[in-house]
Amino acid sequence: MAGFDDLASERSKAQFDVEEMKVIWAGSRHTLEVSDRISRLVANDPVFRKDTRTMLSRKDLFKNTLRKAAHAWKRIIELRLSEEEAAELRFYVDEPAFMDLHWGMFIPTIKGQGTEEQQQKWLPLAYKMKIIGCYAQTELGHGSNVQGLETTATFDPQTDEFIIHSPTLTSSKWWPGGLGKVSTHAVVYGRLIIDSKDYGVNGFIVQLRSLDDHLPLPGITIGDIGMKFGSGAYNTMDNGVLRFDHVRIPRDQMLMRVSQVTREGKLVQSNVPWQLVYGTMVYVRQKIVSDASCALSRAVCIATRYSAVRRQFGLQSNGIETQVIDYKTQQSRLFPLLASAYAFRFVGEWLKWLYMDVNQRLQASDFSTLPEAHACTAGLKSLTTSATADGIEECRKLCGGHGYLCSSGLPELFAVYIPACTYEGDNIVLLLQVARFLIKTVSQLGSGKEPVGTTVYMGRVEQLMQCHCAVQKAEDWLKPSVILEAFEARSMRMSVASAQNLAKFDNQEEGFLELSADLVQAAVAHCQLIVVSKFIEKLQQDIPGKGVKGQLEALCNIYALFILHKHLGDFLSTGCITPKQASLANAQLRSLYSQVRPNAIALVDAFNYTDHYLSSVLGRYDGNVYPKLYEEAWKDPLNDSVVPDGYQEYIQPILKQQLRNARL
Ligand SMILES: CCCCCCCC/C=C\CCCCC/C=C/C(=O)SCCNC(=O)CCNC(=O)[C@H](O)C(C)(C)COP(=O)(O)OP(=O)(O)OC[C@H]1O[C@@H](n2cnc3c(N)ncnc32)[C@H](O)[C@@H]1OP(=O)(O)O
Ligand SMILES: Cc1cc2nc3c(=O)[nH]c(=O)nc-3n(C[C@H](O)[C@H](O)[C@H](O)COP(=O)(O)OP(=O)(O)OC[C@H]3O[C@@H](n4cnc5c(N)ncnc54)[C@H](O)[C@@H]3O)c2cc1C
Repeated sequence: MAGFDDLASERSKAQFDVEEMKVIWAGSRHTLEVSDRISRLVANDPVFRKDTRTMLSRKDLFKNTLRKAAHAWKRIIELRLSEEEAAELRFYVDEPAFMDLHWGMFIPTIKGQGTEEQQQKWLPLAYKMKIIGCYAQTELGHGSNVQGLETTATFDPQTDEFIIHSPTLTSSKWWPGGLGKVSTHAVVYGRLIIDSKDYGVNGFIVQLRSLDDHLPLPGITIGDIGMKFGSGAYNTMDNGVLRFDHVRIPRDQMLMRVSQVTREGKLVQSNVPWQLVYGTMVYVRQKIVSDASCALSRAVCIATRYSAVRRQFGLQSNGIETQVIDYKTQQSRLFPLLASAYAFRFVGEWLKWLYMDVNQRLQASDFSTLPEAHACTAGLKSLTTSATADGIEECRKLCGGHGYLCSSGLPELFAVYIPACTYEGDNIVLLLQVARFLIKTVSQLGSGKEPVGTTVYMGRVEQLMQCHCAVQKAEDWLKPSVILEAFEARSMRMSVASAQNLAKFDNQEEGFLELSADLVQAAVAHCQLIVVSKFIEKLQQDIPGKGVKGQLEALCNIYALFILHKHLGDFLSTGCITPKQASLANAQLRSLYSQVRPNAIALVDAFNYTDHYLSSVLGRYDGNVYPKLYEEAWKDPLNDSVVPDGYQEYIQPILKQQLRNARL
């Protein structure tokens, strides 16, 4: 039968060791073992079923999410899961919920911005879930501009308390996940006011609801902000609104790692940079980059499997039609996304390392790498989430009409994923941060301050401003040194051009605003260079398993040449490559697609996703698409009755011409 045979035959064609590729994708044998075991545990538990999600009303959907969250917590306790296993379990439950914010932002904020004493007091309560917390930063009037927040935290020396207040409508907290209906506590960001002086934004732990009856505490107005994009999707989350009317909290509930307020009302600064108040965002942005590879690979797995099952046109000699995956247009849209999923996986792995390294340095009071960590997390978060959101939508189109059905899994994935381009920093705002960092780095060239980390290539400014690409034949594009030089030269030249244009302005801030669209492009070029170079670095490691390294090399080249093709204007206008070299790159890309084609199914099998996690009829492991699509359709509540509700009221009068007669 179509599907079963197609995917089995595809699997038999694979030219590499899929089990070893699974290890590479997971990061280690240990991680593979944990994710494999936990994903199956979730898949086999009926409470974690996902198939009715899009049919439920908001209230039922939300209650169902609460039920799953409680069950997940119960299983975590019963099975004595480690922190790593518990995080995997929440991941595979695959339903945005208050738990994400409690574990993903509230706890990390206390760890990163609380003193030892504060950590000792609050963390045990949070770890045992005796309190549930969220991250309340964004307000109705300000999200991107954190320094523009209006909530105030005024120190009252009489009582040794802060008074938390929302002075305006626009100062209402607006968006925090988990806030609307569940959280008992929040880290609230507000302006620290002492003796009428404004000391800028800081974090404060505030209790919101009673631990006895869950009612809001006096002075607190709280609720959900309403339905969001898509059915099901992110509506499992209670994004909330919150207003304070002179709510008092003890002084020791200001997070005091960065600065402290003494009993006398004096502000004392620590030796740590004030930007640590933004630290949780760096942590979460880093997580979001890893998560991008999961979301994109999930969509790509569905589209690839379905492309091998789906046949259209072109009767072959055996009388069957062509698998759509064999069309070159399908390959040129699908395989770059497959390559991007792998590229984002490896850059995410590297970013995790960078984040851990920065953290260790911070503990030892070495703050030197913080600006680079901020630029990398901001830039890569922006690059990977934008590409993933676009990629999921492309996968939907790659699946033709059936991709538009909820049972394909793609509409819900898209609806859940797209806010990633906005939350944790709007992607354009974040790229402008990267641009500032690049302009600063360029302006310091020649000053004796050597660029470090991901900007080290800028130290070779003279060479990169003049070099000529050495490609003469298509295969030359397979050399990592050639690719790297083209990407470095493009990024260098775009940053230098932006810096030179900026220098023409008397007022730098005005110039930055005027040139911001170009600056964003320079930032994108730098971030794409990071992704390409980290993929190349990955290939320099020992990679065991028959044929695994060869497949990864092909994917790395596809990613790089696809980006080159997509941004050809940049490469040509900066003189990094010639039109002839561009056409050779295109020819090489076509040849790489042919190389990947027989391995495509095995390359998505290597993600090791269960059918439960994919939740897609089109992406089923067994390829049994058509019978299951047919079966799924009959489950729709509209099909509960043969004649629909409303027939007698609305359809019958039309058919019987009662309405027309009434008008005549
Ligand atoms: C929760 C789940 C965790 C797990 C995740 C798993 C995967 C995800 C899946 C699902 C979960 C989804 C959960 C979504 C939850 C969403 C939460 C949120 O959205 S929280 C709110 C986030 N808000 C923002 O991101 C706001 C963006 N704005 C800013 O960050 C800042 O306002 C700014 C744009 C950076 C501007 O800052 P500022 O006004 O201070 O001015 P600048 O002059 O630009 O900066 C001053 C200097 O500070 C440096 N800087 C800025 N930011 C940082 C930083 N974070 N770290 C270090 N340094 C920083 C900047 O470079 C300037 O330096 P100098 O030039 O002066 O040297
Ligand atoms: C699903 C979801 C979950 C969220 N969860 C949380 C949470 O748990 N806690 C929390 O505190 N917040 C949360 N947020 C809020 C989120 O962090 C903000 O929405 C985000 O930071 C963007 O800010 P904004 O909404 O103010 O966008 P705006 O800044 O108003 O953006 C609007 C437009 O203006 C542009 N723009 C803004 N500034 C500039 C500039 N300087 N230069 C050029 N263009 C600019 C942007 O690019 C965008 O196109 C969540 C948001 C969503 C959607």
